[in-house]
Amino acid sequence: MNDDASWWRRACAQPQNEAQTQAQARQGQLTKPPGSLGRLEEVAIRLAGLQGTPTPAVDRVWISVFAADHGVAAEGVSAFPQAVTGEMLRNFAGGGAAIAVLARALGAHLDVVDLGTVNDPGPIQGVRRWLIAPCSANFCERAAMTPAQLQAALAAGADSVRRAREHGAQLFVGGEMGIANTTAAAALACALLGRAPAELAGAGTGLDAHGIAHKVAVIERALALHASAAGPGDAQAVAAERLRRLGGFEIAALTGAYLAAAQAGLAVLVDGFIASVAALAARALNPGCEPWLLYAHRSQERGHAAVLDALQAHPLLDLGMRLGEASGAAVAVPLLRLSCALHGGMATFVQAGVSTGHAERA
Ligand SMILES: Cc1cc2ncn([C@H]3O[C@H](COP(=O)(O)O)[C@@H](O)[C@H]3O)c2cc1C
Ligand SMILES: O=C(O)c1cccnc1
Repeated sequence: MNDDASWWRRACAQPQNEAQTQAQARQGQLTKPPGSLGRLEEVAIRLAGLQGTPTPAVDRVWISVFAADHGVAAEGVSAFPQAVTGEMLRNFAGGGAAIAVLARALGAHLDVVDLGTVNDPGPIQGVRRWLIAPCSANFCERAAMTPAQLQAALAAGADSVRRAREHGAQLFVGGEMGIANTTAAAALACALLGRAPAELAGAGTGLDAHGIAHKVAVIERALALHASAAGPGDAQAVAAERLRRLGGFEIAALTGAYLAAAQAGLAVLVDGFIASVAALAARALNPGCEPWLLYAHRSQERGHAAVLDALQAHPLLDLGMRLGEASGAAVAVPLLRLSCALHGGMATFVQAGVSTGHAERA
């Protein structure tokens, strides 16, 4: 599967309009003023189209967390040492990481994928090894990935989606772990959106104003180095080249996962800043994936609001979170479940013998 190098260009599935229309009609018949459940109505209707059923559900949730190290960490752009990426792998598998706790609380399947870390902890039970290299290259000096590494990272994401589907997942959630990846995500978003680094670079794990100014300067250098090297080809090829030069293994794996999910017709819930930049890349690589991406939350990372605006995304939550790992998406899963429970479980006006409003009679 996905042997050819441009599998990600293949057509995405189409949401089922009929199921969505039926769900919309059902919402109008439930015992409440029309629209009174706000965004919860919208979510259930949207999921109906994506799952091809008038009564959607998100009981089976699959969470893939992709971990990888970044060469640009050498520029001193994170408040934490690079060793943390490898150390966190054990914490994911051991159940102590935030996403491990959340996955347990949700009864979700947690899939941890090690794409390569400098501080390699070796094989760990519960961590799948899809080793590409210990680290991406420092994109202030050269492209972050070779073409083969980009392919391997995209394929890692597609492979997780294949497993999610075998598992019968109704929702795919992607997360990331990689020290310095807010720098990579900001650089990639700048290149894709034509924005200035000062607009999109933020504190990440906790840089102060001086640290953020340095991070901005690092991204400016990287953008200058890669500006004239967009590569040949159409808009999709240019976007893929930007991802290769400025992304990282876990960002590309998320991009590959979103595209494979959209091709397979599996709904996706997008997490925070880094995941949203991967979604931006996915949409640039194959715009047909857009209907399959739902947005969970607005992270506190400085650039997230601008990236969400560019995606025309209206995330469900704004809790001041800034962790990544898929944590913001996991926190939004109960809302999706409740919206489906209301949609499927509420009585209609006819069933409950409740009078409809004047608007319905007119
Ligand atoms: C202990 C720890 C756990 C984390 N889990 C996610 N991140 C988050 O922080 C990192 C990005 O921030 P920056 O670009 O500033 O390095 C990523 O690994 C992201 O997933 C973590 C960071 C730390 C320190
Ligand atoms: O929003 C995120 O995904 C995020 C923000 C800061 C650090 N790590 C992740």
